[in-house]
Amino acid sequence: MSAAADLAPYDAILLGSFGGPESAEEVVPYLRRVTAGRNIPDERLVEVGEHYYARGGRSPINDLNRDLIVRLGAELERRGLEVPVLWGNRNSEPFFADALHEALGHGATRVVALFTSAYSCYSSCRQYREDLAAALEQVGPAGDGLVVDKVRQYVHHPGLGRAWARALTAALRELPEPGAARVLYVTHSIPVAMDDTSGPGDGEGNLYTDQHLRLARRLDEVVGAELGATVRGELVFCSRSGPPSQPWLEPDVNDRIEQLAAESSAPVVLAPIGFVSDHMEVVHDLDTEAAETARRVGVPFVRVPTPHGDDEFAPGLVDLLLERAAEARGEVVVPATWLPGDVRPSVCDPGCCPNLRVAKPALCGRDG
Ligand SMILES: CC1=C(CCC(=O)O)c2cc3nc(cc4[nH]c(cc5[nH]c(cc1n2)c(C)c5CCC(=O)O)c(CCC(=O)O)c4C)C(CCC(=O)O)=C3C
Ligand SMILES: [Fe+2]
Repeated sequence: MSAAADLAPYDAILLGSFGGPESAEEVVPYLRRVTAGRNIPDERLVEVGEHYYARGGRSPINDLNRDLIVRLGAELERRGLEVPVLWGNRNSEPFFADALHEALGHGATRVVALFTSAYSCYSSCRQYREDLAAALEQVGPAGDGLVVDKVRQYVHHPGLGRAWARALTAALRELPEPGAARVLYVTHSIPVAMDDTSGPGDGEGNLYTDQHLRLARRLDEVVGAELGATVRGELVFCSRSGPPSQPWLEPDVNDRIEQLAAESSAPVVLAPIGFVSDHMEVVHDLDTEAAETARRVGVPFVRVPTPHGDDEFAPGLVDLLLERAAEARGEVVVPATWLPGDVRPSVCDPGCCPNLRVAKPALCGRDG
């Protein structure tokens, strides 16, 4: 058997991401797509786009995805796997439909999708699956028979967990007193209602926060053991949006830094575990805003690098793709996991992480 057979039945990989603008002219059209269906006037979108305009309208996210494709390609080649890696975004070019057209151009019949978001909630999983369904619809008859599967949400994967452990250990080691630092694990805030309904749809909910808390506790343990110190980080949130009347997950990273500054002047160390790369939430909301908050209240501020640049991260994603392929072939798969238990299925449960606004068709799930 040739090594290339290991990704069978898949004949193309689709890296799916959020997307971002690359020029000032693209900002408002991009934000219109992100906020579609919510009737937000363009004047308001110009305000929302402020942090993009401050960088000439260019988000770092697309360049990071171009780089991730190079990293994935290199790892696939190293393993003798010859499968094209296509790229599609939810909110900017190339769109999911462009990637599906490209897949068809390669003669692909079965595509495996990998999203740049590792967690489970509507915004990080089902919304991608809905947009894939819409893209396949948009492709029309040419896409008849094209199957798109996805890998499981991979917060549990060792390639991600170990990258975080290495990065946090290294960041804490730089400090004169690693054990004294206050570790803040940061992720994207979401509406409380979205967290409450995240997960398999069995009424339990809160899978989004639960996944973060479990990764946080494991990192405390592993990094603490590595350093011979007690590490006990807390989970905080960034990038809240939406109306003030709607409750979102708290505490906000800036509020928490202010509170911690009132207790002591020990450094705060931010590990943005909710993100795989340094896109806008990281470079603006953390490196600019939260760093400014820390400076203002007089506490040293350290931001831990995201997994993107870690040499084990892209290879871990390739392991995940191989695992999905074995599953698709009907083999018995023992999922690689860094967090015992609760590995997410690669085919989503009916009603999981629901769209609380309108029900829409979604790919990669048991509910069609
Ligand atoms: C959970 C989650 C992730 C992580 C999972 C994943 O990675 O997908 C994520 C990622 C991202 N979010 C991003 C950008 C934006 N998110 C917005 C709005 C929202 N995000 C939400 C959640 C999430 N977002 C939610 C609940 C909203 C409210 C509106 C809605 O219900 O959708 C808005 C609208 C403006 C605003 O309301 O502020 C923008 C511009 C970018 C691109 C960054 C760049 O350009 O580098 C990325 C990677
Ligand atoms: Fe977002």
